[in-house]
Amino acid sequence: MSGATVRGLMLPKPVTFVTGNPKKLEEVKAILGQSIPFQSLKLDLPELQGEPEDISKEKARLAAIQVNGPVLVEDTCLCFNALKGLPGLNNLLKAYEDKSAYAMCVFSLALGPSADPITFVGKTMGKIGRDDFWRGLWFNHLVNHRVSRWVDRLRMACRGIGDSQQEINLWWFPAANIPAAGTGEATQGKIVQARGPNDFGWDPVFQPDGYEQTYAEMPKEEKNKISHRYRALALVKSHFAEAGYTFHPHNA
Ligand SMILES: O=P(O)(O)OP(=O)(O)OP(=O)(O)OC[C@H]1O[C@@H](n2cnc3c(O)ncnc32)[C@H](O)[C@@H]1O
Ligand SMILES: [Mg+2]
Repeated sequence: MSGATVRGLMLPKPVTFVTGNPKKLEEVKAILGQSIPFQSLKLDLPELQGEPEDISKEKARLAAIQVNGPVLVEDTCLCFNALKGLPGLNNLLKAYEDKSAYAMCVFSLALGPSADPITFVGKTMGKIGRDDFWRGLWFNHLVNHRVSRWVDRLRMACRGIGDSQQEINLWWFPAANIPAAGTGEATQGKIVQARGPNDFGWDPVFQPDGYEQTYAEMPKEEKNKISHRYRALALVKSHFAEAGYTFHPHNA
């Protein structure tokens, strides 16, 4: 099958949602409810490179071959507008000023090993954290008064900060933006603090537009009504509704 959807196509078995991430699975279960019959499976798939949609399609193809049936795969990223989607050390400084970001979720559905995967993208706009004002003031105060001992400690604490998951979860504070100890140099240094339980990726630092809370601070049901994952799955659901797939009775 390629491109065009065959209405009422009978799928040999329930859809296999391939993921190794239990938090994702939890959300997908909550969002899909009973709407699409699926089971989940963790598969070892290669980490692919390229554009998000191409990666997702390729992942679906590989998974469908292994499962020999219909599969759904998902990839998620937190994309910084200042980075124009690209990570990179130079861009980290810009990202420090422009904290707008979006959470993006790409699902691909492959109906079988030789089917062309169909892709569904959901985005939720927002920003990285909220400037923690008093900490910012405090930091500027320290710098302006050349309290070098403390600035040194801060530099130590921030050394090597990059875009790795753990560091973003703790502080958004590029080391390059911290002036040398004791220079009294003006700084726009502000610290963005993670807020809410730290049990799912970057949820504590992503604050969706229109909310004062980060994903992590909101009740799960709230996140699941506005999230990138919810939006992508809404498209998956409409696709299933339009296509009217049926499932083989013996394997359902
Ligand atoms: O097996 P798969 O489904 O690929 O699971 P994964 O954990 O590798 O997931 P991704 O590559 O899609 O996600 C990259 C990172 O983003 C994190 N992440 C994914 N969805 C998230 C969400 O809704 N909120 C916060 N962090 C999320 C996740 O914890 C990963 O560390
Ligand atoms: Mg992955």
